[in-house]
Amino acid sequence: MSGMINEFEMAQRQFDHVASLMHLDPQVAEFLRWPMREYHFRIPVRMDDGTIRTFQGFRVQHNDARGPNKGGIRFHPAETIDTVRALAFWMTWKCAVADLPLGGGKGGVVIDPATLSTAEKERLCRGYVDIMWRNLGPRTDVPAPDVGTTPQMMGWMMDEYSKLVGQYTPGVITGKPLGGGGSAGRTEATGYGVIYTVREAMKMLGIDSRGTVAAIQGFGNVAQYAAIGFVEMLGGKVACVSYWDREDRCAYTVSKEGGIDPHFLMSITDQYGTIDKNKAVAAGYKIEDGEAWITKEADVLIPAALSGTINAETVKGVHERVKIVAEGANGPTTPEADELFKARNIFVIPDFLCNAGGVTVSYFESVQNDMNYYWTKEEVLSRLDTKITTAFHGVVEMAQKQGVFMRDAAYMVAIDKVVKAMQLRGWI
Ligand SMILES: NC(=O)C1=CN([C@@H]2O[C@H](COP(=O)(O)OP(=O)(O)OC[C@H]3O[C@@H](n4cnc5c(N)ncnc54)[C@H](OP(=O)(O)O)[C@@H]3O)[C@@H](O)[C@H]2O)C=CC1
Ligand SMILES: O=C(O)CCC(=O)C(=O)O
Repeated sequence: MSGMINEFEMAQRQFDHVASLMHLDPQVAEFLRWPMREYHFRIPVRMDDGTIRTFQGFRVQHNDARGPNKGGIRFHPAETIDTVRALAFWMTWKCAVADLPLGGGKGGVVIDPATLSTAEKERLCRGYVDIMWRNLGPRTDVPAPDVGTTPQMMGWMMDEYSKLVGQYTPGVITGKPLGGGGSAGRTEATGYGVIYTVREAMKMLGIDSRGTVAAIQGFGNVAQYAAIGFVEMLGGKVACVSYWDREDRCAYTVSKEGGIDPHFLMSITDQYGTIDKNKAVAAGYKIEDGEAWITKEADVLIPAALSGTINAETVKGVHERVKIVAEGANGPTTPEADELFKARNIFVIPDFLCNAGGVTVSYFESVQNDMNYYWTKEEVLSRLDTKITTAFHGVVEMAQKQGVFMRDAAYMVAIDKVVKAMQLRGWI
């Protein structure tokens, strides 16, 4: 989705490198480097003006050895089958590293949701399910929100599925609205999960989090709660966030001397993540170009927008003060940029570990749906913290044992678990 890299090729390069370090059987590696199943389909939608528009949809099921496929559905104009393949692939490793009994899946529709009315969005969501429902289900494949999709959309999809199968089936989809089968804490889960991993990394590196500075790319769901968590849980300061401005069709970085106030910026951000820059300037914020975030004098960089944004070019601007990169987004760092982080001894918390908080609470949501009994937000977040902290230390242990970079160690932990499940099921 960066337009410059092919995310799936990048994901396969990461995997091939680790498969060779692990001396993974080449026949097993060949199976794992491709999705088990993928669906390409066209969704006809009646628009408000009476015309019919056809949308391209995808669902990729990468590997379900450990349990039902799990992963979000994106609505984005730059979606391609290769972004969806890469994201499904990373979901397999994400669920394994977090020790969730789930496999990896991802979906997408090539559309900018901001160009649709509410009724058109609802018809598109229902249309997606009308085509895919035979291949979805609580024990088959469980979607969730991702870039461009919302809890309300998950609610419509769950309703459509329930009508088609003839019974209320909340566990077919997660990230649903509260009161509509959703779990407390799902909105905060990914961003807070990012911060739990940063907290553990700081403890390990002997950094006192109070007074540290973060620079964040993006101001969508993940970035917003990562910013709140960095300030409220760690006592740090967020120097800036960046966002995509729909009107100007470019990204901007928004900063403030003394640190941004995430709650204030959220109050002037629309539902698609565009900050009202006039209101920001009036409140004393500075607006710079979209890449300025990466050059800020910060201890922690949190890319939380799209993939491929830390690449061979942009990585050159990373400030010498940076000690930790916490990948809130999926696939934000290209292999070339990874090499520079290794050379500079920057501690990278890899995406499928760092942002596993979302799918972890999604898993809790499906457990609650099955029980038809719901936990409090405190209970959900405390269970989330335990899961993410345990996963983080499992990866650190592997990195130390094997003498490898955190990303490679995370793959090793995850590949071991998936291969074991495939062996236990007699697939290999
Ligand atoms: N939500 C979740 O639970 C999880 C999300 N993730 C990943 O985290 C990342 C962010 O997801 P999420 O917060 O949910 O998505 P959102 O859609 O809520 O936010 C992403 C935001 O980034 C904006 N954006 C796009 N390009 C740029 C850019 N160059 N600079 C700054 N901002 C930009 C998008 O604008 P526009 O929409 O106009 O393109 C959008 O507003 C994605 O990689 C996603 O896959 C990972 C795990 C779970
Ligand atoms: O909540 C989920 O099931 C999946 C979230 C997701 O798509 C992701 O972690 O990238």
